Amino acid sequence: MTDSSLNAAPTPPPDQDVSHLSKVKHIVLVLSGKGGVGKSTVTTELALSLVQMGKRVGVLDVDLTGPSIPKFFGLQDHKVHQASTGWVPVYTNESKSLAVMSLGFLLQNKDDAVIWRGPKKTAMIKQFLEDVAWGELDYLLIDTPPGTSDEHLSVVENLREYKPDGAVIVTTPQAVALADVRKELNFCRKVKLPILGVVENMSGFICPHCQDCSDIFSKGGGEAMATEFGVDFLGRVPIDPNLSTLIEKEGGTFSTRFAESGIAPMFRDITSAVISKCGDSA
Ligand SMILES: Nc1ncnc2c1ncn2[C@@H]1O[C@H](COP(=O)(O)OP(=O)(O)OP(=O)(O)O)[C@@H](O)[C@H]1O
Ligand code: SF4
Repeated sequence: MTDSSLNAAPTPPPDQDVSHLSKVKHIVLVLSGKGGVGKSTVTTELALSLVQMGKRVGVLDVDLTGPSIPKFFGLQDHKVHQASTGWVPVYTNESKSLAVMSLGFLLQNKDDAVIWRGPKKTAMIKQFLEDVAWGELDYLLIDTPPGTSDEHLSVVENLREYKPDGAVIVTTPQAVALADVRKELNFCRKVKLPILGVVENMSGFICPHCQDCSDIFSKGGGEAMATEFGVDFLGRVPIDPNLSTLIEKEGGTFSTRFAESGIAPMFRDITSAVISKCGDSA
């Protein structure tokens, strides 16, 4: 992508003396070893559950090559604005307690591809971490690209002084996803990022007719891996065949759409577990 396909990114003021992140109580990264396992879905559901528990939440999408968070929140046509304090994130319609920032808001065309070399990505991530005027937040959830790339390293390095609470690792039960997630767990250990726990997504299938949950693929791999690594297992989330339809559905708010999904109830427990791992209470 060329710079011209970005909307004129507002330049935050250079004299900002207090870091925006110093007003954030808890920082949680959402990681996965492999693409398409449901990292953005987990980030969105966690954000929603946290807001329902009365928390002020920010969601930062640093997946520069495939920013899907705007779509998940139904905010595709939104743009970020500049204030004297920095970039103003996009607030979801219904509640000012949920703010979202993504490269997707800076693209002129949502189908534009971002093809940047490492240093440019690193610079953009640094700016995203430092210059978004979140205000007071209880939780900042950071949705990362799949794998363990330059982006991950730059997120971790730039966050070091703010002591992130840790990472939620998302996997599916299949061995191929698990092999990649092993690398992700080892990455966290190497960079000394605490692991809050593992979520096994797409574990079983909710029947659209009877709402029963059947195990069409293997299940339990995420939990076994968590045990092997001595980290917490946060919970299992089945495939809900209605989820994509709900995300694409016009009208309503994103929270009512996600609340209708069969996986929303599982996230109450997962979110409570994350909160407690962060030393917070619901
Ligand atoms: N539990 C689930 N039930 C049904 N569909 C799901 C579930 N989890 C994820 N999906 C769907 O799978 C697709 C991939 O999910 P998502 O975008 O969250 O993955 P991801 O790991 O963030 O992908 P990437 O980082 O590669 O963009 C999406 O269309 C999403 O709606
Ligand atoms: S679980 Fe299978 S058999 Fe039972 S209602 Fe659903 S589709 Fe039909």
